[in-house]
Amino acid sequence: MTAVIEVRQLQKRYGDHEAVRDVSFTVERGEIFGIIGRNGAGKTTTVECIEGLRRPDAGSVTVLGRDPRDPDVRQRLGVQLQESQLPDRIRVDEAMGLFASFYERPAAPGPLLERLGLAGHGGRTYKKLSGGQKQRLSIALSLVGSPEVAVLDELTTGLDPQARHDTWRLIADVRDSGVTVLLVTHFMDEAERLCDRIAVIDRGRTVAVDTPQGLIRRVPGGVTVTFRPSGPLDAQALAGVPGVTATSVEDGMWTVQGRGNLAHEVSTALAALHVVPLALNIVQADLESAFVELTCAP
Ligand SMILES: Nc1ncnc2c1ncn2[C@@H]1O[C@H](COP(=O)(O)OP(=O)(O)OP(=O)(O)O)[C@@H](O)[C@H]1O
Repeated sequence: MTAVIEVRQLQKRYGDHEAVRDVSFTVERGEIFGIIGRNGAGKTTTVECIEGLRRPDAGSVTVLGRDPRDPDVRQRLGVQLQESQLPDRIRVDEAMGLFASFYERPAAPGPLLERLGLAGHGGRTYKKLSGGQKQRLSIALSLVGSPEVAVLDELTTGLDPQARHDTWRLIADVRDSGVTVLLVTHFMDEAERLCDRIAVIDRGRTVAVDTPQGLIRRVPGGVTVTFRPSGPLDAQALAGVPGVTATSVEDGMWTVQGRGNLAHEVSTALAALHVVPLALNIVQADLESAFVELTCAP
């Protein structure tokens, strides 16, 4: 795969405040790459450097191999506007036409609006759109220049569960159509479901870059396996099994905690001992637990 965005040891300060201290990650072509972090972690500042809106104090940022302020990059990068950035009275087709006029190779607005479920709404003013329609319009506007890379910020804020799921499907379709997506989100379920890889930013630093499952596997005790052995099992039987961090037994029910591919490792170890795990149950941590684990307490 080819790097579409490269951020290397990025630093950015506002006066005395170090908003970004050391952020590095590489976004590959064709992936949905998420940036997650607490409020004030430095996500927006990082993304603004990628969009060419801010100049790094130190470190480097390239988009499609070039400086983000290069006019060619601006033609190939789509950015989602925040809700408040469109005037109430602008009509959907006017907004699409206006944004299309900024680009050399704009997409045809009709099919794009149709793809985003806005067909037939071209004559509506922005103010009259529902929250979900506004959000979909902002996505349509980010795609109207036929970009190779789309930067989406707080994609599903304020949407109902159905609209959120529809939006996720839509973004996965956008990725599948060949657009690389950089997604900034506060929602762990969104990042876990949608992103191919994620950078976790904490207090201006990247603390991890991995797939959602890779981040989850880092949680110590992130997987809990419970079972009742079919036959006698020595209390130390699973102590040396890879990934196991703790075991306990209560009323004949075993609880094994650990990380990684724990269920497989435990099953293999039990099979070697000719023990069958009855009433087997596996509970896995989610991205939220991984996030809490990876980021410091305030
Ligand atoms: N223009 C600015 N002037 C001064 N400080 C700023 C400015 N923009 C952001 N900051 C500060 O820099 C830090 C990082 O802000 P940033 O907006 O990049 O974080 P964020 O992770 O996007 O936060 P949020 O999730 O709340 O949007 C915060 O402490 C913020 O208050």
